[in-house]
Amino acid sequence: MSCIDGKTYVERINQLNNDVWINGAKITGHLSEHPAFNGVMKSQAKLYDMQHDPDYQEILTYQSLNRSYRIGMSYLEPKTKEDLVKRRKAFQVWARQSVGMMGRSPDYMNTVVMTFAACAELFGDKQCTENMRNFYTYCTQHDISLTHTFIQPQVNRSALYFENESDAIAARVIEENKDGLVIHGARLLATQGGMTDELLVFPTGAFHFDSAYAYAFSIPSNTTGLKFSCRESFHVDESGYDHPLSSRFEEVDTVVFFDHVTVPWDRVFLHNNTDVASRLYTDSGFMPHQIHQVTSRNVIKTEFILGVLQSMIDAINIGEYQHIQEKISEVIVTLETLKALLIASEVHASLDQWGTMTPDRKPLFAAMNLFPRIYPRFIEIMQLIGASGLVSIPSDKDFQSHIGKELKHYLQSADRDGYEKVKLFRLAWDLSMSAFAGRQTLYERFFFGDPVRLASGLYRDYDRTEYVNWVKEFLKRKE
Ligand SMILES: Cc1cc2nc3c(=O)[nH]c(=O)nc-3n(C[C@H](O)[C@H](O)[C@H](O)COP(=O)(O)OP(=O)(O)OC[C@H]3O[C@@H](n4cnc5c(N)ncnc54)[C@H](O)[C@@H]3O)c2cc1C
Repeated sequence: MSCIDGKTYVERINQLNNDVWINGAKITGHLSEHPAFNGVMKSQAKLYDMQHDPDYQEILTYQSLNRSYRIGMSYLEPKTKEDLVKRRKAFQVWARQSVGMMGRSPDYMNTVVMTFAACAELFGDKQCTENMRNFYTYCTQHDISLTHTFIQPQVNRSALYFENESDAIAARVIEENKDGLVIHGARLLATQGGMTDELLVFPTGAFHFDSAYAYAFSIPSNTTGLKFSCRESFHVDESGYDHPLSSRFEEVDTVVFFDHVTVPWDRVFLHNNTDVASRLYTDSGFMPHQIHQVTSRNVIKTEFILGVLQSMIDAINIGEYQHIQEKISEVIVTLETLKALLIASEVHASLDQWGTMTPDRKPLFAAMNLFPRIYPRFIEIMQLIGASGLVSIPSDKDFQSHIGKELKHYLQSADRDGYEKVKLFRLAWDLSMSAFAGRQTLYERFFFGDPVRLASGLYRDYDRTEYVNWVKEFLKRKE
């Protein structure tokens, strides 16, 4: 048992034979060979391979306590600030491999499991606490890949809406028996659904009112009754020239159906406890540790976007124009802000009530409120800089055809021939215009929650007492 390589990951997923549906049919045969999954599964496999690469092994993994096997660094429960730095470096090595495009590289979910295991006592019940800890050990020992679903179907978001119990839509506990909890209904939105070993389910939403929704568990992705319904895939083909990003990093999003799914008791982390469910995200290190991982990736993604933008500017030689310089300075300011917030969160980290070294929430919450707003602006800047270049993008096949010579000549830019110019602008198109690009923008806007409610969270939690008192003192000043 040790951290896995890519081959083990792919074989394990293929053997699970998960119930995955796309374009009106169930996927039969190996998932890794299906066009919707093969590109991203290769990329995920590459990440696992890097754990065994001598150049990266020390950054990406650490020794188990008894030194008998190595564990992925994102499973490390940080006890010191140095541990946080180690975690950030590992996040960024993986993020660099996917140029920041894989929001669900395994470190995202490994971090979730690590944080909830670190505060396992929060789950209240002794058995649940033990289950959470055992699950963490299982994940670290087998390097388990996970997806998750934390939200309920988008039926009716009115604060006054309550679902009709007799006709479940949002997955709820419908029975407790000697084998475990029986879950029926649907949940959103498992990115990478079907291509991971396990599905982790945690509560949000209606649990405040109804204990049937106050559950948390993890089950193998091939559990009987569990289905993943994929959206249309944005993976068009495998050409790295035509679709440099979607051919590699298209992480399908899935709706998850639970058809009388039994969750065995030893996999139940929470049930029938609305009090704990409502405190899970505030009293645990979930938010700061997740945002630490996410911001580490966002720094890399921003660096890549800046690199693409500057390459476009150099290609068509527009760097002399002031508005271009201003646009690039916007990206630079964001990049440096994100980096500074990330480092500040580590410098001001402290041990939380569970003894885990936890990055400072304040700079991370600022980063989490900034990025969903600024990312669409990056995409707008790319369109404003690229202009017609983003649609003058014949395919590789066109270049290999009898008009290839003309294309190479007529589509040349100030610094490169037509083939190389189009290669760069196809990358920019896949970042800013393609279906993959549109989904990336939606992802950055929403994946960590509704930005409106994230901002409300910041308003609620950010302590301003000191500043208000200062103003009071000032108003009392006589001179
Ligand atoms: C590409 C993508 C990938 C994702 N991957 C995952 C995943 O892997 N796992 C997972 O669990 N989730 C995932 N999500 C879901 C993500 O967490 C949600 O999109 C996010 O929490 C917002 O919820 P919602 O989509 O249901 O939006 P809704 O809550 O339905 O919001 C729709 C609109 O209504 C407004 N609104 C609704 N309720 C309120 C309210 N109470 N107050 C104010 N305004 C309100 C919102 O501001 C928004 O404008 C993903 C989302 C996307 C887009």
